[in-house]
Amino acid sequence: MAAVTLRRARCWCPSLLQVFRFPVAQVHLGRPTMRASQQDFENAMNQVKLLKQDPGNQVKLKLYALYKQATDGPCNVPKPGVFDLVNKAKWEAWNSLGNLPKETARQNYVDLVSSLSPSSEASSQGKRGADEKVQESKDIVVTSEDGITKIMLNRPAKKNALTFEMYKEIILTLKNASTDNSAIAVFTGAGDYYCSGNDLTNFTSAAGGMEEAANQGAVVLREFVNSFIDFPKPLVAVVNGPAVGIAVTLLGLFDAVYASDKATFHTPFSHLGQSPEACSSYTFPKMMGSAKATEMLLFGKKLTAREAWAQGLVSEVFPDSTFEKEVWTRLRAYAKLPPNSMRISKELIRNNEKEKLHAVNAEECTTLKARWLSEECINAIMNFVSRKAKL
Ligand SMILES: CCCCCCCCCCC/C=C/C(=O)SCCNC(=O)CCNC(=O)[C@H](O)C(C)(C)COP(=O)(O)OP(=O)(O)OC[C@H]1O[C@@H](n2cnc3c(N)ncnc32)[C@H](O)[C@@H]1OP(=O)(O)O
Repeated sequence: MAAVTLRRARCWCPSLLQVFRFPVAQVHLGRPTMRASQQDFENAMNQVKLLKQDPGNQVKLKLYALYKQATDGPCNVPKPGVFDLVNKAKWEAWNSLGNLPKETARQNYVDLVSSLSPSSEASSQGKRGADEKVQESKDIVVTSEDGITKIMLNRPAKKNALTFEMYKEIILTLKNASTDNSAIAVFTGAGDYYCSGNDLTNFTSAAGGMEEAANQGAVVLREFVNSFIDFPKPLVAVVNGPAVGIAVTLLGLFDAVYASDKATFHTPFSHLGQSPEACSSYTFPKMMGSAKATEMLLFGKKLTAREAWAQGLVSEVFPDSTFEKEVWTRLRAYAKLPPNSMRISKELIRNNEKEKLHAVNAEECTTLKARWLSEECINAIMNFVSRKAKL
């Protein structure tokens, strides 16, 4: 796959764009704040020439597409031949804008260029390190480097337990990662835990009481799990330590799971008066057989990393001493593979199950909503929350 190169020309007007690489990214453009004038548009074109840093292939394609849409309107030329990579990429970028009005395309062009200018760059991202922060909240840190979008659960003091906000942030993060210019996405945890599952205080701290919390929880959980079912790129879990509850069940929706040998896998749903989620009531029996799945999902048997590997939940186990180095070296190599092929191959695999997985997810969320209001669950959560008070 040839690389995209932009001729170092005086003017980056689209006709000089030499575009060689896929995929065409949909750079997320904010809603136009106002109508850009023709003068603004021309100023933006000149501003592009002054950019010190190459904005990257995807942005260059987007600039080309918006320029053509703003000047010529919707794509009005025949699609180039399959081997004419340069013009085919440019055609696809332009054609992907559909009937976007000229004025909107002009405004988007101006917005995009202004977001690239040194002043906005300085203000919005500060010094761009190699490990570029793409989105950062307190508890989820998303970085993008070497074609990998890394999503790190960053709440080590609470064993990376998932708050209500974190569920919503992860939904957004996966949405963004599905169209960014990374080739793969990776989940991992900060600190000694991968993730201790749902934050059990989510329910006790909910403002509207348990009933409202259960309703909200079921809606968020269903959307959360669907975002994993529908994620179009290779999704990899780097399980750096113990995983509990939904952190374990979600692994059935990942494309690869690499575990440190100090990781453990625990799904104490019955202990908590709850029931399986993240499609595990379907993926676990399918993956490991119903007997092994029952031991985990009903009886809460905690697995070592090796046991999880033997049962098909983990792709490979690494010595903890070399885990991070070995896994990230491998992932950087994988991220260099042709992204479209990986995406299309994953689509072929996932499409066989997608409808079933959505149905299972819906059923599990309905069941869980009732479980959360059960005496068994409420007692279990209260026991957890008050356990240290009893010490
Ligand atoms: C409005 C409603 C919103 C709902 C949102 C959607 C709902 C989706 C629900 C999807 C269904 C998911 C189910 C699950 O994930 S079930 C599994 C839940 N997790 C657990 O049961 C684990 C509970 N934690 C523990 O058992 C232990 O903490 C653990 C074994 C993980 C570690 O023990 P250790 O002794 O090593 O450390 P501590 O217990 O002292 O933990 C350190 C501090 O972290 C807090 N902690 C850890 N895990 C959780 C957790 N899951 N929820 C809340 N808090 C957690 C722990 O309390 C300590 O805090 P303090 O230092 O403040 O005491």
